[in-house]
Amino acid sequence: MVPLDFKSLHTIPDSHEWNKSTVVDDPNTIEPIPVVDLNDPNAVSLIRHSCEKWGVILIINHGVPMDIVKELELQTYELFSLPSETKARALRSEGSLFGYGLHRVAPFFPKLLWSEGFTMSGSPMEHAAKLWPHQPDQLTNFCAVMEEYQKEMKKLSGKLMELMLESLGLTLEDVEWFKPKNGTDRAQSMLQLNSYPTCPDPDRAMGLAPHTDSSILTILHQSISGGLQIHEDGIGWIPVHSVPGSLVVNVGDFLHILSNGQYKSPYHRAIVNNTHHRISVAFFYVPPSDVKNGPLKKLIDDDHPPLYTPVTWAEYLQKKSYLDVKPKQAY
Ligand SMILES: C=C1C[C@]23C[C@H]1CC[C@H]2[C@@]12CCC[C@@](C)(C(=O)O1)[C@H]2[C@@H]3C(=O)O
Ligand SMILES: O=C(O)CCC(=O)C(=O)O
Ligand SMILES: [Fe+2]
Repeated sequence: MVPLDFKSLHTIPDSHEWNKSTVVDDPNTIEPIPVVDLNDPNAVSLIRHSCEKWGVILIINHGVPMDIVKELELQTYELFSLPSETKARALRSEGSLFGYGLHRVAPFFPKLLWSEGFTMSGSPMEHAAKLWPHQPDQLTNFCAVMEEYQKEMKKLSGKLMELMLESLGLTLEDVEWFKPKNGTDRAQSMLQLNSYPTCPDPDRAMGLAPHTDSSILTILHQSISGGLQIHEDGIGWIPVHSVPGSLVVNVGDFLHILSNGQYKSPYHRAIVNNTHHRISVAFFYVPPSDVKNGPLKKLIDDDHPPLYTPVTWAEYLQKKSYLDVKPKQAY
């Protein structure tokens, strides 16, 4: 299924109309999400506190050059500003994770989403070539920027993984598949470009439906702050406002599993607005497809029995129902 040509719509079609009460929420307590300076010696304890409480941190001094982030934003807008027929040429084929299209969560919900996405892992050339068949410079630029940003994200996710493990009292050595084989760790990664076009009636549309990420951790850049929300029991939907230059980092289902439930994999969603076309870019740091991951051994003892049976990423993704609110045992 192809995403709608949102630009041509002045009202919300029935297919995309969510209940206002489902979309709008007025939380009465809002505690700001902690900002962690990665150069601060207290970073580790702040990370631990926030990952237990929210499953989300904002990071600054992350070492990613801002001009690369700006380029990433420009190229993402270039892609989503293309005519619908052009984007449809790069449609994700069935069974594949990569290319242009609806979000993977979409089929789990009765109503469609006010968004479109483009997923890649490494070079996006295969699908991008279908978007710009006659503009070699644009094609080269797009691919170069996407690859450069992913290189930065890989560096940063290694650093974050180390800090996250340290905050659990562990090291990279405690993750069996992390040990460098042939000079690299065996983690996988995916880059997801998200587009949320301006919406004529934002209270009745959903940008990205509530979900948890199937990653170890996710690093998110948002073009405009406001849109991302996390759900807290007893409070409701809480906006995650980023500060200029910061990136949002959230715990994914696999860090929740590795930490034996100690770190929260936050249930989150993105809402839309009627003034700006918002984009976001999520980098998913993912375990190898074929290695079973369960709670890390050092976190298990008589008082802390394992809450999860080891599962591979491929098995997990296949069984995951995005309607299960908490990351659950898939079977
Ligand atoms: C590496 C991943 C993570 C995926 C599946 C696969 C490729 C695309 C990812 C997303 C990206 C957008 C949100 C999400 C919920 C979706 O709809 O597709 C993600 C999903 C997940 O985190 O489960
Ligand atoms: O756009 C956002 O703020 C959220 C994106 C997201 O949750 C995702 O890509 O998994
Ligand atoms: Fe997400």
